[in-house]
Amino acid sequence: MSIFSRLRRSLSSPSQADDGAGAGISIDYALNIRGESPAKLTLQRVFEQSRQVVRNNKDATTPPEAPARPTTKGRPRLLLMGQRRSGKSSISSVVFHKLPPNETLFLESTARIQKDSMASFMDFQVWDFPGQIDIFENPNYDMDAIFGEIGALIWVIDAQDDYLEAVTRLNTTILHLQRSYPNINIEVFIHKVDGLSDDYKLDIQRDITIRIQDELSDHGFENAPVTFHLTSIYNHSIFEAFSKVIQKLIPQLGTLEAMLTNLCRTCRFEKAYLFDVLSKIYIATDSAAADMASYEICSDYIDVIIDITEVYGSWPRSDAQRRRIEGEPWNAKVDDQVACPWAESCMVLHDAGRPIMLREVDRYLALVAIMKEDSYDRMPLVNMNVEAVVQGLTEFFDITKPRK
Ligand SMILES: Nc1nc2c(ncn2[C@@H]2O[C@H](COP(=O)(O)OP(=O)(O)OP(=O)(O)O)[C@@H](O)[C@H]2O)c(=O)[nH]1
Repeated sequence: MSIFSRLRRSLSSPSQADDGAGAGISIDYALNIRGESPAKLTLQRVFEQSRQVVRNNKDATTPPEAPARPTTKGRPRLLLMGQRRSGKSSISSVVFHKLPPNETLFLESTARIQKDSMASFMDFQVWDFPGQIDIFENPNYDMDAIFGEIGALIWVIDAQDDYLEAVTRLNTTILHLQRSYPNINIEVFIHKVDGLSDDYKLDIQRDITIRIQDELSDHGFENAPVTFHLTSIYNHSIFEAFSKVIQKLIPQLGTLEAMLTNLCRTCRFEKAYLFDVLSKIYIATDSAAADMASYEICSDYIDVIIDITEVYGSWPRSDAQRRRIEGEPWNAKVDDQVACPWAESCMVLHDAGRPIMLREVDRYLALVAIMKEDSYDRMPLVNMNVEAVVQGLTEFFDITKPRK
């Protein structure tokens, strides 16, 4: 059963948790990734080294209350905080539960912390905090339990409302965290920017950035890990922002990017994305400049494939069909004729004549690439390279998965 047929089931029942261009280059590339390749050995070595460094730092220099880096163990946690009605639950519902954006109008206010476990390529958790509670004011909250395994704190600010109070609370939060949990990434979502002019969006972003940086430097924190994103649930910006947040939590992201960059060069792809299919967050892309349009089309393509799979289900071939495909002139087993035994799809875009291809990697991940105009003629070569990269990606996630 393909990932896409399993997907709708997992979406409808989110778990709640308590706690070069030539053939020669292509073939070399494929051979390098298969077997006990130097690439695999290097990745293993580099990964073990960095784990060792993290362990040593923790033992020797890190103060006791500082958390382990999220990449070392446990499930990274994304904490959604901000003022009431700023859009936290809407973000979580749209990105992780596929709620249509206009249905967020009917969401009720969150009364207690909502914890969602995401069975995804790296099993992270999303905690949605009620806007009205200030955890630093309330002694009942166990800070270590909240921030101990954290991946990132996402602070949502409603850009269509008066944001001064939100910025003041955010400043207080950052100062608390800088003192006790300095490793936590703070991601500020300047949210609901749909309907605002480009100039106005940038003005708001500049104003909020200055207010936060001024406050931080007044307290002696010059290099706090604070990043700003302009977001809205009514377009792809929220997925793009989450992609950036998640990418910071992936160990050895550079290796993944290098694999995709190599694939693009070898197969002459314009752009390649590795998607988490459930959320449509991209967890890595090649080194070419990212543009929203290519992300949007790849992400919409995933939706198309999901919808088609939903309507038609999986595609069991009858014996007669199988015999016909495997007979003359091919004389090969059908499994050897297709690059992938699960979902596989390729579509040619009419406007630019550029095919898009999609290939499953495992239960959660799919590789989606935009090809150049002439690349459709070389599909066998492309398939072979994609297969090699998929195998490399599988090994990557096997090596880097969290261990106790
Ligand atoms: N225009 C616009 N409205 C949004 C966006 N995101 C959320 N909203 C709306 O904002 C309102 C509040 O959203 P919620 O997700 O309930 O806000 P919350 O932060 O979870 O609120 P509390 O649970 O009270 O803390 C809803 O009516 C949403 O439809 C956005 O990107 N653009």
